[in-house]
Amino acid sequence: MQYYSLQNPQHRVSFREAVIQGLAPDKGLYFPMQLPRLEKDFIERLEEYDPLYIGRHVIAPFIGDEIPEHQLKQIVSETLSFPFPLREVEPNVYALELFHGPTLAFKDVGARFMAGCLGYFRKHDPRPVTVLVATSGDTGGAVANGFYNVPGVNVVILYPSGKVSALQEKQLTTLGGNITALEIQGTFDDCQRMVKTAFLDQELQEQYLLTSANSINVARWLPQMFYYFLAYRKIKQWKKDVVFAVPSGNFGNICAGMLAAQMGLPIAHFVAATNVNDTVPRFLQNGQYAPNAAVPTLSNAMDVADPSNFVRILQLFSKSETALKAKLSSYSFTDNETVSAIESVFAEHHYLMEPHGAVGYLGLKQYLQQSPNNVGIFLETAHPVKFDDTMPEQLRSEIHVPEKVKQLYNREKQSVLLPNDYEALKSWMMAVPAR
Ligand SMILES: N[C@@H](CCOP(=O)(O)O)C(=O)O
Repeated sequence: MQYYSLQNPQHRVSFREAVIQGLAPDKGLYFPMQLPRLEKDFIERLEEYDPLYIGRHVIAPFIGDEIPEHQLKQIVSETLSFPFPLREVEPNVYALELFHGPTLAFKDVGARFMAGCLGYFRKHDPRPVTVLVATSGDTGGAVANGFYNVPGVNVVILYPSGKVSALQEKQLTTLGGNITALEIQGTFDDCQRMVKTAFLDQELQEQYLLTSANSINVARWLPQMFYYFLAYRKIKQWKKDVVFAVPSGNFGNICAGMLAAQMGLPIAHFVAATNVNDTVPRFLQNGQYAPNAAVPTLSNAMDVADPSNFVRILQLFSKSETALKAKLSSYSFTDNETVSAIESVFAEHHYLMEPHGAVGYLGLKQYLQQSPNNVGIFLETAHPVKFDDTMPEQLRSEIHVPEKVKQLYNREKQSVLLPNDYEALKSWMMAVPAR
């Protein structure tokens, strides 16, 4: 499989190069040259297969022979080493819980998969690689955990100061070792812009071998397909058309689901649910892609105004807005609506959602009003404990606190405060010995 830059289709690289570079030299996202079509028989017999086999089978065409089979087997089994339960919340509405991994968010899957691939590719190369990553909350912790102590890899995480939850901050600032956290006085979009600028900086490139661990990197983006296949495996016997509602920030997760559908997974429709950072819902209404400045919300990991992966979604539909709208609806919700949903779902169904999942739930309910014969799954992307400082007060005592979280509270934050200025990032990076 080769990958091309969405800025320049003539620029093509292998999977290995796409993973190591993260972003094309022209700042374009990499996209697969072909979209593999899975055998009908594989989809029809999905429930008979083991989840690890499914993971390997769906990712293999994107890797070809660049990672040997036994190695891929190990990477996938380290990636899918925790459960992905599907819970009925109310009739026809299910939550797919993606937060049972080490950092309690769906990002663990992509981060572990990418760490495995990069670890393999770097094994016989003496030059250390530096992973530059921007986070609005969950990616940072997952990448820190996934790459902690991976030989030959250093990680620099940029996060917006004061805009992530207390627990998210602990997850990304307390490991030390090969993980460094930079606290940027700006928004997630600023952090992401600084990271993307660094990839184009010749001077930095001479000192560092840089890559990205955001979903702009194909090894972070592609394994997010796994959720949809694993969920479908459980629901195959349902006789209704299935809709997935995905709480969306940088749009990597939903984009991977849409890719799974194009590979043959029978998903009737997707709902991209956002908070008031609503660039995509507005685009689907008026055809104008016009990001506003990002606004802080309770669902902070989705405080993204300019989602990187939307260009990949457009590409999946050959840039046809009509084809895209037939498959994707998108709605935005306020914090008040989010809190009301958390409260009412707990009161009526005794299921505790956190703010991101609640936005997904609201999106699903809105879509089901116009399409009542469908059955819907919303993705619960993080554990409520990650937002224990912003969850409705009367529900905080209902949050189960996992053992691994208790240990984190006592660890000390280590971060470097930097202004929202690319030159500040560059000076900091040039001043430290090559990482
Ligand atoms: N929601 C993210 C923002 C970055 O998304 P990514 O999937 O591209 O890493 C976060 O939690 O940091």
